[in-house]
Amino acid sequence: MSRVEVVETNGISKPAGYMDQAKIAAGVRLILEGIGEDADREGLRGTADRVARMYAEVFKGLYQDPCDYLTAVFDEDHDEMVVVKDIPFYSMCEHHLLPFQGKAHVAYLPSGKVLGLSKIARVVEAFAQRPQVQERLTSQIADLLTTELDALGVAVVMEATHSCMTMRGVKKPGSSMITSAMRGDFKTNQATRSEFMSLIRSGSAI
Ligand SMILES: Nc1nc2c(ncn2[C@@H]2O[C@H](COP(=O)(O)OP(=O)(O)OP(=O)(O)O)[C@@H](O)[C@H]2O)c(=O)[nH]1
Ligand SMILES: [Zn+2]
Repeated sequence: MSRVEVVETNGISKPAGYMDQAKIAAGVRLILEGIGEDADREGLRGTADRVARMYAEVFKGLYQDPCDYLTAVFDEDHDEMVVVKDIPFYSMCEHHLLPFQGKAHVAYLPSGKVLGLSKIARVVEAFAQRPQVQERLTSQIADLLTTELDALGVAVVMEATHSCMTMRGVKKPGSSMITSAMRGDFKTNQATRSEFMSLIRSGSAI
């Protein structure tokens, strides 16, 4: 992944920081007209621009390079599992542009390097704030941490509810999706994987 200037997302390269809010606003106007609304009536007058600002916010991960958050890496002898669980995240389903939201649980087995705690949550956020499917989101986090930390193993489990399944379509409120991505020891060693799963299932230890 590029660290400067050009961000590549799902095979598309764009200059960093580029977001055409005028185009988004024009699109929102068309949607309002398409549903038979008057985009210029008082209540909707600012909506196109407001939605454009909102999309710039919820998709800002398209212009973030998650590698930039992996600068706070410290040399440490600690070689046992590090788990960060219950990281809340919001993302947007790329099929319907509706939110899906839930919690991410991330673990890694350090090999001499540990990462600043908050940076794991920042990586989750940078990948989440893009048009996504949950499986790819889960893998992207696991693959980046595996590569950048030289970790002996990385595990990511994400559980989320998808608005496209709850508020429309099949309409199944209460349903959730769980995805996992296991790399290194977490994939090959059943005991490591079980330890991680029991840690994320357990209640608070403090
Ligand atoms: N695997 C996966 N599927 C997703 C995700 N988000 C949404 N989907 C699914 O993407 C599919 C898109 O299917 P389509 O048949 O093209 O869309 P649709 O006609 O709106 O389908 P329904 O949702 O069944 O009404 C749906 O089954 C969604 O549930 C995701 O993160 N992962
Ligand atoms: Zn969807």
